[in-house]
Amino acid sequence: TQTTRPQRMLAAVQKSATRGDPRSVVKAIDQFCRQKEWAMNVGDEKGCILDSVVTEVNPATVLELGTYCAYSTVRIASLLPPDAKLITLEFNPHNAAIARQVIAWAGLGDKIQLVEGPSGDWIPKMKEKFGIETFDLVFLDHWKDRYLPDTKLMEECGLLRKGSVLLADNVICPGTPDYLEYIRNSPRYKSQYFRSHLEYTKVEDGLEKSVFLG
Ligand SMILES: CCCNc1ncnc2c1ncn2[C@@H]1O[C@H](/C=C/CNC(=O)c2cc(-c3ccc(F)cc3)cc(O)c2O)[C@@H](O)[C@H]1O
Ligand SMILES: [Mg+2]
Repeated sequence: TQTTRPQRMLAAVQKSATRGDPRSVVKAIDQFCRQKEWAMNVGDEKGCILDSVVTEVNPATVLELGTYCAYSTVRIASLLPPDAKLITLEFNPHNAAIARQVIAWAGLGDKIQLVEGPSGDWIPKMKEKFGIETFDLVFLDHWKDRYLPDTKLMEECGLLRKGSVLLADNVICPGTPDYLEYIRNSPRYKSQYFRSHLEYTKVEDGLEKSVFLG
């Protein structure tokens, strides 16, 4: 029977990456996507920008919206301080199942909590279910028309504090026009665009980094 792309990506990780070595997992996925099949991971070029923001913020709490196959999940978690926690939301059960195995292969199970379900249901439950007061860093990489509603929901739920950083993938391609318009014109955020390329291509894309001002 036919395998899925996430299944083939996991097979590439299990074939080429070293168990317990997160950066080798990242490298194996990038190699698979460059040499075999394109996939919608943030990728190695935008991944370097992601790395620099994670290192700068040095977050104790991270929320990722849209796990997919956990490429960015593993990339972020590999840079976190010892007691930091990353919660990643994924509502497609098949993708979640693959992502769990990628996270396990990287040996990051104690830093990463993958929660299965839609962001809209889980964002309001972060405090009661996970004891999270606020997030130091949020990585938005799920359906592009959900960036804005989920950002407003995080504001309403008090999950952002003065200095919290939102980092949004794909603000050019596929694009998140309503989110960009809101975040760049809101007096409550200080935004910065990091120009790059769509993963594994020469097409323009970029990350928008926005600091919540409280
Ligand atoms: C209820 C929907 C909103 N809430 C959600 N809550 C939890 N998980 C959610 C989710 N939305 C989507 N997801 C999951 O995130 C993932 C979706 C990511 C969407 N990403 C893209 O569409 C995307 C697409 C491209 C892309 C760019 C150019 C192109 F020609 C084709 C594709 C590039 C990217 O970097 C992308 O991130 C899936 O695993 C999905 O199941
Ligand atoms: Mg993306």
